[in-house]
Amino acid sequence: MKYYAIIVAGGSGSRMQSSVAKQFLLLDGKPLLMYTIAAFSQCPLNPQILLVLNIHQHSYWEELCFAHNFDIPHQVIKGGEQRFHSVKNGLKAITGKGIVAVHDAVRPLVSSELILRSYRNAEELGNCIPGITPSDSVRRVLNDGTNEALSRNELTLVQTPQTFNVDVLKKAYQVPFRNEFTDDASVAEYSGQRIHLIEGERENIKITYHEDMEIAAIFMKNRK
Ligand SMILES: Nc1ccn([C@@H]2O[C@H](COP(=O)(O)OP(=O)(O)OP(=O)(O)O)[C@@H](O)[C@H]2O)c(=O)n1
Ligand SMILES: C[C@](O)(CO)[C@H](O)COP(=O)(O)O
Repeated sequence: MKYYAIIVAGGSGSRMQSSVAKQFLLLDGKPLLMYTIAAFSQCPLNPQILLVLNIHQHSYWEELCFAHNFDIPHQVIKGGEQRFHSVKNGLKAITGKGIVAVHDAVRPLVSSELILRSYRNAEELGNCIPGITPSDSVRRVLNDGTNEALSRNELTLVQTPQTFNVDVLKKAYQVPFRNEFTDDASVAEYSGQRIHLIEGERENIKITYHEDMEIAAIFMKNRK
């Protein structure tokens, strides 16, 4: 079986509001994207790594790789307007059959254990996505301005890697973009796939706001 990892890093990080896109911010002196790629390269299934980057950042990434002696083999692919289009570009670069994990570049703390478990479960079930139960109470805000409690036991917070049979995900991504496509599972579900959940990891945070960098730095320090 052939394994692939599409690492999507084509975003601009508008919520972070930093001058450098968040995937390049330094964690313990190294761009956080390098930790993400390293996590996949440590997987014993030896996935082929496809990195999706905005075309205007390809040469900057080359410079970073040179400056940090980063030599993990990976193919760089042009990003798209939305995450959806970036994933689609990554999928286009895969010609063979196999299992593909799609992962946010900005989740650098993903463990190799979760990556391996994702590939194994997707191989058996056709797909799988990690989720964790919310620790806060949750409410739904309605259009009329009122709100109501939801049972958090019925909810899961979805992470990446989201892992699929290549052919199934390629077929799912043939539809035009819809706003509700916030991840790969929503695209696959729209095409009729039943999504399988696996246990995610509390440390597998998505770097979105500045304070997430501080949290990530603490987790990283604890791993040393
Ligand atoms: N056109 C896009 C948009 C997002 N992503 C990637 O998808 C992941 C999750 O997206 P998000 O956290 O929203 O990143 P940004 O779009 O960069 O951030 P923001 O929404 O705050 O602008 C990130 O690794 C991001 O680089 C991508 O590959 N292509
Ligand atoms: C894919 C994702 O990380 C799953 O939680 C999430 O949907 C990405 O959302 P974003 O708004 O693009 O950060």
